Order: sequence, then structure tokens, then C-alpha cells
Amino acid sequence: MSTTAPEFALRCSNIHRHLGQDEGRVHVLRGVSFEAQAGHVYAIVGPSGCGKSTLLYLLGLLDRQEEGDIWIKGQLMSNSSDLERTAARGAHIGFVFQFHFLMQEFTALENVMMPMRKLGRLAAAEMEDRARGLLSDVGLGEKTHRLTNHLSGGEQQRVAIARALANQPAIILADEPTGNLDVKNSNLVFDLLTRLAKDHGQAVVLVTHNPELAARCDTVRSMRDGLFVG
Ligand SMILES: Nc1ncnc2c1ncn2[C@@H]1O[C@H](COP(=O)(O)OP(=O)(O)OP(=O)(O)O)[C@@H](O)[C@H]1O
Repeated sequence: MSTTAPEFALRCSNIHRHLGQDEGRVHVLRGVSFEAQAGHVYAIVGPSGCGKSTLLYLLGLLDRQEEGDIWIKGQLMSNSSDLERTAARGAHIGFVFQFHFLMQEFTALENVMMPMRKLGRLAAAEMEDRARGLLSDVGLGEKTHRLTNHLSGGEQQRVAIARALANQPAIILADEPTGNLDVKNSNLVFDLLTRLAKDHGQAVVLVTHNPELAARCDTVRSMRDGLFVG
């Protein structure tokens, strides 16, 4: 039996976060710990307002906790500078949100190439090749030059998934990625997200209110009042 602890793609320990001010100040996360292994898909579920999105923002280094630690691929990020956090985010984390935040006046291809441009590790031709490959993986190989506002909602969400995968991140964080889609597109996007993640060995952390999708994940974690209860 191995005694080596697995290296988690993502780990956090005893996270506390308050939001709001004065009388409106809320203790949103009250000592949350969580681990995500490569190649696994996790659903985070729980009632509205229990702190799911707040946790995902912290795990994605888009916000800072007041207490507790976060490790990305084994690297402690708690006292990292803004520059280090931006670099870690660009290299290791892909985001998919309910409202995809694509650049509407750009093509699907340009949107997928954007994170690669920001990271600046690939030549233009390589970026374009990879972006074409990803768009083809999500079934949009014929629509690479379409402006995103000329794509359907489901197609736009698939572009967002291709964009999240652009830098081959170790971690995908998805906040209600199927929230504004009909059942058919919702299943399509979920299948894509999990299949591509499995193929690429990523850890996927998915916040969802959809119990059927949650049940199809490898692990379901339930939150209540700022803590995991299951
Ligand atoms: N900027 C803010 N100021 C004050 N309170 C906030 C702020 N942002 C969020 N909150 C509160 O923090 C709590 C957790 O919010 P969060 O968005 O993380 O919940 P959630 O579980 O993702 O909810 P939902 O399922 O509805 O998206 C809620 O009570 C919310 O009202």
C-alpha cells in the first residue's frame, strides 16, 4: 500500500470568508475544506445562498479568503501576489460560468485563442491549430469564424468550454454551466464538459442546482450555511 498522499489538483483547508459591510456583513464560508483529484468530476450542491459561488471564486483565485489555505497543483497560494495568482489562474484553471462572458463581437476562434494569447506560450499558428481542434471537439468545427452573438445559447456555452480548455488547465471550475440551457443542450454541455475533462485528466468542480446532473458526477458534496455537510 502506498503511503504517499495523492497530490490534489486543488485543495483548500478551513476557508473563511465574510461578505458585505456593517450590519449586512455575512459569514458566508465558515471553515470549508475541499479536495479535488485529477480526472474526477465533483458536483457542489446546496440551497441558494449557502456559499457555493463564493467558494468557487476563491478556489479560482478570483477573490481572497480571510482565513485558511488554498493549494493549486500542490502550490500554496494563500500569500501569493496578485501577479502570481493571475499567472496560476491562466496556466492551471479554466472557468465556465452560467453566463459565458464570451466577447460577443469576436469569432468563436478568437474567443478560444484569447487565453492562449494571454499566457503567451504558443506561436500564432499553434494557437490557431489548438483552438480549431478544441472547437471541433465541442462540435463547432464548422462555425469557427462565426461571431459568438450569431451562435445559439448552447453553442455559445460550448465555445466557453473550448475556451476554458484552451491552456490545458489542470482544473475546470464551472458555476451553473447549464443553468440557462434547455434539457437537450444542458445534457450536451454536461457530457462535453465531463468527457473532455476525463480525456484530458482534469479535475472538474461543478456547482449545480440540477440533481440529475449532480448524480452523474463522480462525487457529490453538499453545502449548507457555509460548510460542507456531505
Ligand atoms: N457582495 C456581497 N455582499 C454581501 N453579501 C453577499 C455578497 N455576495 C454574496 N453575498 C451573500 O453571500 C451568501 C452566499 O452567496 P453565494 O452566491 O456564494 O451563494 P450560492 O450558494 O452560490 O447561491 P446560489 O445557488 O443562489 O447561486 C448569500 O447569502 C449572498 O446573499
